[in-house]
Amino acid sequence: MRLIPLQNEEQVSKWAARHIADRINHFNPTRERPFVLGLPTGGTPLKTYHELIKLYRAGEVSFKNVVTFNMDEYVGLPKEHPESYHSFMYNNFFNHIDIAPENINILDGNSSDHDAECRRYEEKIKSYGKIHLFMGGVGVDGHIAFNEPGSSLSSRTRIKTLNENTLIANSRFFDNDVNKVPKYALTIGVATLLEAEEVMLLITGHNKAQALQACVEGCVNHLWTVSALQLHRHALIVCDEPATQELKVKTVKYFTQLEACAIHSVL
Ligand SMILES: O=P(O)(O)OC[C@H]1O[C@](O)(CO)[C@@H](O)[C@@H]1O
Repeated sequence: MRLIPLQNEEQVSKWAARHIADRINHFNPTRERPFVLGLPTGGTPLKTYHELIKLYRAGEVSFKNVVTFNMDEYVGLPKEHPESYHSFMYNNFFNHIDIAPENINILDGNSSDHDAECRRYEEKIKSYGKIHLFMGGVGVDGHIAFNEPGSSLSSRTRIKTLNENTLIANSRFFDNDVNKVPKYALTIGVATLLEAEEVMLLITGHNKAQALQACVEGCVNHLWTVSALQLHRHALIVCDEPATQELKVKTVKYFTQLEACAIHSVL
C-alpha cells in the first residue's frame, strides 16, 4: 500500500488527476488497446474531475481511447434525475472531455432484471481483460462503492440495500430528506474492485478519519470494507491532513518518509 498524505483537498485532487493522466499517457492507449478506468461519484472526486478537465483542455491528456466503468448507480432513480450517478458523471466529467459515448459504462439501475444487469457488467469488464486503474472514495462507515458494512469481501456486482448511515449521508443531495434517497443501489463488489490492476482511493476530511484508520491500520474486516485494500498489490491512498487525525503519528511519518525515497515499480 502507498499512502500519500497531503495537506488539503486541492492538493489531493491535483495529485490524483496528475496520476490518472500519467497512467493513461504511459499506457499510450489505442482504439484496439484502450486504457480501462474505473470511476466513482460523490463529493470527494468532484475536484479531481475538475483537474482532469483542466489537464484535458491543456492538451496534457486525452480520453479518446479510454473506456470507463462506474462503481455504482441507484436503483429506480431515472437516469435523467439530477442526482442519478449518470447525471453526475455527464455533468461533472463526460460532457467536458473527448471520451467516446460508447466507451462509457454505468450500471443501469432501472433494468427489469437487476441480476442480469450485474452479470452483464461483470462480463463487459472481463471483455476488456481488466480495469487498469480504479479510482474510488470511501463512505464515513468505510464502505467502498456501495459495499456497506458486512458485505462479503469476495462480493461481485450486485444489488445492495443501503444502510441508515449511507441514507443519512446522501440525504444532503436529496433536500436533506432521508426518505427521498433511493433504498437500493447496484454496485460492483469488493472482489470486482480488487481485480483492478491498481486502486486509488481519495480520502479527505475529518469525517473520513475513522475510515482511513480502518483502511491503513485496522484488521481486514468486512465491517470496514475499505480495509480489503490491504489485500491489493497496488493500493494507493491519497488523503488530506484532516483525514489523518485517527492515524498514529508514526504511521503518517512512515508513509511520508517512504514517499520521499521510494522507487515505484511501473505497472
Ligand atoms: O465522497 P462522498 O460524497 O463522501 O461519498 C462517499 C462514497 O459513497 C459512494 O458514493 C457510494 O458509492 C462512493 O462511491 C463514495 O466514494
